[in-house]
Amino acid sequence: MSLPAKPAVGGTNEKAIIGVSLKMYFGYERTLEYCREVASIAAAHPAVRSGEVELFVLPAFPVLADAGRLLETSGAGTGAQDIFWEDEGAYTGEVSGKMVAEIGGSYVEIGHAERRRIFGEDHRVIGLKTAAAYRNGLTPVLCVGELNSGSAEEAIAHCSAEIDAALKRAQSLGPAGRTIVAYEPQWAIGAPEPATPEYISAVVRGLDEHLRSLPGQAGSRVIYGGSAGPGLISQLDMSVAGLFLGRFAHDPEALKTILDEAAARLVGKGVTV
Ligand SMILES: O=C[C@H](O)COP(=O)(O)O
Repeated sequence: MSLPAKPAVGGTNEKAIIGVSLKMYFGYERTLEYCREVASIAAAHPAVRSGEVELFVLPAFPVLADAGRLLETSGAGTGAQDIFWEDEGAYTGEVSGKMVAEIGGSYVEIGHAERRRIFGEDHRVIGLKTAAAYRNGLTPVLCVGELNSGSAEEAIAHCSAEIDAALKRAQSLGPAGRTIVAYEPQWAIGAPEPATPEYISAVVRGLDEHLRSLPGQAGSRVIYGGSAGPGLISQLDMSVAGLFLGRFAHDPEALKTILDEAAARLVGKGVTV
C-alpha cells in the first residue's frame, strides 16, 4: 500500500489535534466499521480536509494496515498504540516502529499510563521507544501524567520530568522530531468526568511552555486526554492543542461533534478553516 500523506504539522496555536486510541476495546470487524465511519466523517469535514484539524486513530496492531487503507484518503492518519525499541531481530511478540511505518502508520503512542502501570514501562523504556519513533519517521504521542490529583504546579513538575526523561534519552540516540505530548492525569483516565477545564488549562500552559523551550521541539504541542468528550475543548485554553480521546470517541457522532468544536474554537480565534 502507498503511505498516507502525513497530516499537517502543527507548531502554531492555530491548529487542533484530535487523536483517538481504541485501546483493546474493539474486535477486528468493529474496528473496521468504526474506521469506515470515521473516514466518512473526516472526508466530509472541511477542517480535517484542510489540515486545520489533525485527526488520527490508533487501533490495535492486527487491524492497523486495513484501518490505514480505509482512512488514507479521508485526511485522517493512523498509528500504533505501542512499538518495540529495536527495529528488527529476535524479540518474540514485539512489533517494530519500522513495520508500523511500512504499513502506513504515522503516529505511535508511547508510555501510556496503562503501559507504565500494567507492563512496568519506565523512563528508560519510554525513552528508547521515543527514539525508535523518531528514527522511523513516526510522530510519538508521548503520554505523561501524575498519579494522584494535586496542585497544577505539582503536575507540571511531574510531567515536565517525564518529558525530559524521554526526550533526553531519545536525543542521546539520534535526532528528535516533532512530538505530541498527551497530558493524561492518571486519575482522570477511565473516570466518569475529565479534570476541570481550569486545571487542564493551567497544567498544559506550563507543559506547552516547557516542551517548546526544549531543543528541536518548537513545533511540538500538548493535547489533553482522560475522559475527554464532547463539550470539553471549547472550555480549554488555546495552549491545549487538542484532545486524546478514549471511550467518548467510540460513538462516531460524538467524534464528529468534537471535530466541529475543535474547528469552531479555531474560527473563534480568527483562523479560517
Ligand atoms: O488513550 C486515551 C486515554 O487514556 C483516555 O481514555 P478515556 O477517555 O477512556 O479515559
